[in-house]
Amino acid sequence: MDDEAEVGSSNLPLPESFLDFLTENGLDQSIYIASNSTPRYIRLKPGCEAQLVEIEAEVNCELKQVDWLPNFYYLPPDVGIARTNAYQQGKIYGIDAASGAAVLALDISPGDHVLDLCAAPGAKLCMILDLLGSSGSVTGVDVARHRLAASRTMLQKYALGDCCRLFVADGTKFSIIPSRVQSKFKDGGEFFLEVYKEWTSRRPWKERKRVAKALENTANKTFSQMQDPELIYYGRNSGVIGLSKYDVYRSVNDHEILQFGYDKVLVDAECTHDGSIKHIQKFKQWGWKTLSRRVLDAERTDDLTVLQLKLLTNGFRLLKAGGCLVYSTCSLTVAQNEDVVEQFLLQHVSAQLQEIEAAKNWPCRGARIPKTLRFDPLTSSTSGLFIAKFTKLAI
Ligand SMILES: C[S@@+](CC[C@H](N)C(=O)[O-])C[C@H]1O[C@@H](n2cnc3c(N)ncnc32)[C@H](O)[C@@H]1O
Repeated sequence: MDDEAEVGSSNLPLPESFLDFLTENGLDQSIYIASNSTPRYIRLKPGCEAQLVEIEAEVNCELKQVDWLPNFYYLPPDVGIARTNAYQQGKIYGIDAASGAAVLALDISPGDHVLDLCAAPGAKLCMILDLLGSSGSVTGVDVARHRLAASRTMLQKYALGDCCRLFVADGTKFSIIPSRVQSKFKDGGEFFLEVYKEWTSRRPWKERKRVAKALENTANKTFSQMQDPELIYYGRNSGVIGLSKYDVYRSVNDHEILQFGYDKVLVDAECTHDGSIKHIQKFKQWGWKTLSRRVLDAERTDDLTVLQLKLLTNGFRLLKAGGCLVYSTCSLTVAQNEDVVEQFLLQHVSAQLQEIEAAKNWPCRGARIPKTLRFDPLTSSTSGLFIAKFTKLAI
């Protein structure tokens, strides 16, 4: 039973509270008119090109190439992919084209050390890893353990985990740099000398037990602080194996980060998801009041903008000089996008907005701040997404 009247066309039933939210945020609801005809997008796993015809036969329709985004194809919106062999065998990913654009904006090069600060469930993480190939590393962070565990499952399904490590951690405080730097300080006692061996699915449980025991035996505060982010996965070439915990967790100062920080950082921040009608419509099954309470509530959205600014600030802190950071949200409100970017720029003289080179032929609009971009269903035939790209100056 539903708890709130739906308004709008019968093709796009939305609750009044959502339409009020759009009005309060100055968003024109006409951008959603095209939502029902927005195609479904898939990304083909690199190397599976020869199987395109087979995949088309399975989904029973033509896969049309997205001409502005390599490896992306689109299908009619009502075609499901979850039950296909192609999906289950890891030959295709379900990911919106606008999300693909956010990753492409990072301009990943082989050898890059990349931080994905809000990584779960992992669609962008997988794309970063596919673009990176076999060198460099990707560090995925998310505060929600169950969601990050789903990302780990994705890495395994798509055989992408080799260069990746995953930490359950608060992205506003996360402080671990890429494992390219070996520590000079190895004299921290038994705990510090123990090194990571090859990851197995049983390891986290064993480690937790060992850590609990160690905590019982020590009142060492630094140790307990260092345990804060939980490493729930690391691949063979993620740089973790052979390092001590002290090496992986050691804290560095901002000066060191300028040299040894990440080459690329993605902050795909938690948001109200109002750019994705598919996401909003999921709330129909739980009752529209749940949407008002959990997503649109004004107090919650105020908290969200604070969180977004903190995530952007910490992501930028972990970037090396000359590196670049992409901030994206699937909200279209100015408060969660341009306002956050403006506040951030006011507080960080070393941050400079960058033109997104790859975007010249993207079907998106410029946003209020020059060089930032907006995708929406009407303009782009994609889900809504805001993208801003920054570089860090060495000052
Ligand atoms: C928009 S989703 C990210 C989607 C993801 N990038 C992808 O492509 O699949 C936002 C994520 O931010 C995470 N999150 C929320 N607060 C966080 C925090 N303080 N630190 C790290 N992650 C956070 C949520 O758990 C959620 O998984």
